[in-house]
Amino acid sequence: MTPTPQDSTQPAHSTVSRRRLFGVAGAGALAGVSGVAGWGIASARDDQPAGGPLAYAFHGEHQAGIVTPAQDRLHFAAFDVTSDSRESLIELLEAWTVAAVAMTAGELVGGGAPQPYDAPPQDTGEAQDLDPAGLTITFGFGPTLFEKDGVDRFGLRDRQPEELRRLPHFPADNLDEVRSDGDLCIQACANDPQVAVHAIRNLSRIGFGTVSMRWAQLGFGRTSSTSTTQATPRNLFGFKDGTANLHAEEPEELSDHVWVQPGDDPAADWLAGGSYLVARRISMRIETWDRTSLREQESLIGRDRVEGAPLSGGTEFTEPDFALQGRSGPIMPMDSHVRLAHPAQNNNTKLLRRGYNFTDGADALGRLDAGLFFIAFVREPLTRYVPMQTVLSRDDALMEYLEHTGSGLWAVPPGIAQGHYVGQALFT
Ligand SMILES: C=CC1=C(C)c2cc3[nH]c(cc4nc(cc5[nH]c(cc1n2)c(C)c5CCC(=O)O)C(CCC(=O)O)=C4C)c(C)c3C=C
Ligand SMILES: [Fe+2]
Repeated sequence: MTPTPQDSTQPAHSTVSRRRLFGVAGAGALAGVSGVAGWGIASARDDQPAGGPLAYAFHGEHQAGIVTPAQDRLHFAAFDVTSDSRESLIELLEAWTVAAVAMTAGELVGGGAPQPYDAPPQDTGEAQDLDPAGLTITFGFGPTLFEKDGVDRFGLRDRQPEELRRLPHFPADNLDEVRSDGDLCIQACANDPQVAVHAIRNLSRIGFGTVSMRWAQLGFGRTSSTSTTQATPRNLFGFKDGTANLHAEEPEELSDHVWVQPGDDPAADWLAGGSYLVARRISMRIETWDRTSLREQESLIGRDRVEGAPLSGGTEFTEPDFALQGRSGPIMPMDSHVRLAHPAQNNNTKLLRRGYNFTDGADALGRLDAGLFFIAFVREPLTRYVPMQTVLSRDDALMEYLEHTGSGLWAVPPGIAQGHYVGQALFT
C-alpha cells in the first residue's frame, strides 16, 4: 500500500512514482465508491525504501491543501456545470474523488491497467514519470451550484450556506467576468508545475459532458507560509508575505477562524469541518512600483523590505506597535496595508492566506501582466472577509498599485472519509 499519512499537514516521504506502479484497477481505499466504473486506481508498490518524494493523503478530517504546508505551484480552475442532472453531478464528484486519490498518491488515473489500444488512455500521461510532488487537490462549491437565476438546479437550494453568496462589488474592483465565479472550483497545488497541471487537466477531462472549465489560473511562488516550518516567501513587490498568517500548528486559531463549526449554520451542517475559499486575482502595477522609492514602498506596506519587521521596530515576528509616534504621525502609517489588515483593526478577523504569484504575459503597453492570485480560507466570509476587503479596497494606500481583476467564493466541504466522495453529506 502507498505509505500516505492520515493528516494532510504531515508529509509522507514515500517513493511512489507513477512509472513504478503495477496496475490493479479499482483497488485501494475507494473501492466502496459507487458509480465510478472505469476510474479505479492502482496500488503502489510497498517495497520502496523510506524517504523520498512527498505525498499528502487525500482522505482526512479536512481537505488537504488548506493547512498543508503551501507548495510552490498552483493550478486553480473554476467550472460551470453544463448538465441539469443531479445524478450526473454526483457521479462526477465520485469520479473526481477516485481520480484525486490516485493522483495525490502519485498513481495513474484509471490505474494503469491494460487498456484497449484503440481507445484514448484514461490518464493523459504527462506526469507518468513524476513523483506526487506534494500534490493536493481541494474542491469547492460555488453559490450558483445551489441556485442560479432563481432556479434550484440540483435540489440544493435549501442547503445553501448563509455565508455562501456572490462576493459584493468592492471599491475600485475592475472584475473580468471570465475570470470570476463558477459553480465548482478545484485548487491543485504541488511542488512540480507539471503535476499540478496534470491534475486539473485530468479532472477537466473526466468532467467532459458534465462541466466545462470557466476560467483557470496558474501560480508560481507561494506568497504565504501555512506552517511554522516554512520560511516566509516574497511576493512580486519584493516583500516578505505571510509573516502574520495563521499556521497549521495553531489548532485553536484554526477552529476559531478557518473551520466551519457544527451549528454555525443549521441549514448547512454538511459543511462542518470545511471552510470557505476566497479567490481574488489582483494585478500588480509592477513597473510603477519599481519606480517608487524604498521609503515609500515600506510605508505603503508598513514593514521593512529586507527583514519584514514592522516599521515600529523589532524583527519579522514582532507585533506592530500602532501607537508609536514619529515626527509626523504614527510610525505605522494610518493607510499602510499591514495596519489596515491587522486583526486589531478588523474585529479580530484572521484569514488563512494561501496565495501565489502569477504572470500571464504582457499587456499592449508592454507591461507585465503580473500579480498575486490571493487565496484565503475563512470560517465566515461575509461577516469576516468582506468587511476587511471593503476597508482595504477603500483605504489601503497600496491600492494605487493594485487592480482586482477576478473574484470568487466557494464553500469547501470537509475532508473525505475512505469510501466516500467529496461533498457527499450535501447530497444525502
Ligand atoms: C483582504 C485580504 C487581503 C488582501 C486582498 C491582500 C492583498 C495583498 N497583500 C499584499 C502584501 C502583504 N500583505 C501582508 C499582510 C497581510 N495582508 C492581509 C490581507 C490581505 N492582503 C492580512 C490579513 C495581513 C496580515 C496583517 C497582520 O496581521 O499583520 C504583508 C505583510 C506580511 C504578512 O504578514 O504577511 C504583505 C507584504 C499584497 C502585495 C497584496 C495584493 C497584491
Ligand atoms: Fe496582504
